[in-house]
Amino acid sequence: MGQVSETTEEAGRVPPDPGPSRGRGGTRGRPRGRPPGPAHAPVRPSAPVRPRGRPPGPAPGLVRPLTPARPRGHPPGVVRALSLSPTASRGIGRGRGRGRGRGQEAARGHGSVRGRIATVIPMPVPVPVTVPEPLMRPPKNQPSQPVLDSRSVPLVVTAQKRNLPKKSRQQIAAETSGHTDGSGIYVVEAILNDADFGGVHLFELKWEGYSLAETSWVKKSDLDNCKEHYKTYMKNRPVNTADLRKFYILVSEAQSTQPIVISNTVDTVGCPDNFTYINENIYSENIPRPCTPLCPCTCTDNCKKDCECVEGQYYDSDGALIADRDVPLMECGPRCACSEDCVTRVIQKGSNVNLEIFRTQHKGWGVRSRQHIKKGTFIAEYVGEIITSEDADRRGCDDTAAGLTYLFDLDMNTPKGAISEFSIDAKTHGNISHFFNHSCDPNLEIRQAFVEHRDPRLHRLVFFTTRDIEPKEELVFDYDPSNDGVGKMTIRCFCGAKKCRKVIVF
Ligand SMILES: C[S@@+](CC[C@H](N)C(=O)[O-])C[C@H]1O[C@@H](n2cnc3c(N)ncnc32)[C@H](O)[C@@H]1O
Repeated sequence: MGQVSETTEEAGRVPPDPGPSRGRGGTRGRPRGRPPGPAHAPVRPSAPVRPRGRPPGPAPGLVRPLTPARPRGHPPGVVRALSLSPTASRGIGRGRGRGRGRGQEAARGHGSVRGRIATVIPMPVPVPVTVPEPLMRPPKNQPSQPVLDSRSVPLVVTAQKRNLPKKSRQQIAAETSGHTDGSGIYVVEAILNDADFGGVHLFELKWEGYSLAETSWVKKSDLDNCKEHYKTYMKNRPVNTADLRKFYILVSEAQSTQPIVISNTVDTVGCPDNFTYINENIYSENIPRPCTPLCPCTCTDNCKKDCECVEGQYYDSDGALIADRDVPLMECGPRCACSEDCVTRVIQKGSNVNLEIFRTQHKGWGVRSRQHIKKGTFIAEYVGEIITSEDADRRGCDDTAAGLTYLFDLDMNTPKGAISEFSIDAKTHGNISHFFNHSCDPNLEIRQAFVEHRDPRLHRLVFFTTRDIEPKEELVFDYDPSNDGVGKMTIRCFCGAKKCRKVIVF
């Protein structure tokens, strides 16, 4: 039904250190190449040819941060808190009441420092890599100019041509050694690795004359003078095909309707750990069964008119959503007299849209369409574990602090300001909707629906397209539809919409 898609080659690649596994308990989304580890002070170079006083500098044009460190606030690559909220609701992660406070405070800390991600992140742990033949990098349109870092150590950007003769290299070494705080020439030898650090994609640089314990992680925008290295690296970039295949199997074995493709042409991240693909909600042990069973209809016209189960017409003859935004979608159930062709039965049949889980540049995994989709088409249900509000508080507290919550409150019928009784947690159990990203200009909307019962506290959450969708278009919804700015955690938004609000407030 589906397939694994990857476009990069394996030959000649630089094998990454497998690093720790990517379980959701704090490591999800962590770059597979190597564990970023805690922030470290720079490792002082000890080789005699090395400029003393500091580790290798950044790529030309970079200004080193005061305390070189990996991005602060989030463990690299974690997927941050998401307490999804329905259309007319309070918004992500809000109003959860007790138990939230501590996590939110912590999370706020995370959010606030996120914008100050250090450009250069020294990684003191050596990586077993094969370093290609060193290339000298000619900075384009950039004369040699000193770039001052926070310690006022001038770094001279080399204007040397590629493949410098040996003498020149020795000369450089001679010039750069023995200066404690004088100028030094820092040359990128190779790009070793790349990975997503909590939404920021970074590349690991090996500096000429410096060890593998002294690499730096920089943004793509800092590689402007490194185009040859970049091209070489991208051509040979490692792809963990086996891990992608594992991801594909995880999805396709459980997925019963749509064909799903998995692709990653961005980084080396593969199958999420500790994630089970499910098609239906799982009720936690302490969740009561719905208390208002559906009274089955006796319709013989497939519910075209006056069906007791429904309160209006929700779908057109093609099954496209036409009901107003605040209308709950009540479908006929298993005990109804109508047939499979009943006009109310849309969600329960599932979706057959051809979708792809793909790796985005800055948002981790996302979902895009592989076909044209018409406006009003049912795409997926948000499924996970149904848990109590108290459990959601507990999980939200822990997870929000770690930036890992996938909670969606079932509050579409809860009075404004009140807390819903139940939530859906899709962190470890979910379906394709687990991977839907946020956009300030969404093409999906979320509705409440009922099939087997009518218990307003346990409504189902279902996604429909709000406009026609082109092939390759990402499917996204608004995590904060009320956009009231109320929330405790903020992350930078990479939705790329013209009217992007720049931040996602949870
Ligand atoms: C429900 S998950 C979506 C799937 C996720 N991308 C993944 O890889 O599993 C929500 C997380 O995705 C990321 N994300 C989603 N939309 C984003 C956006 N517009 N900008 C930045 N990050 C986004 C954030 O890290 C957020 O916490």
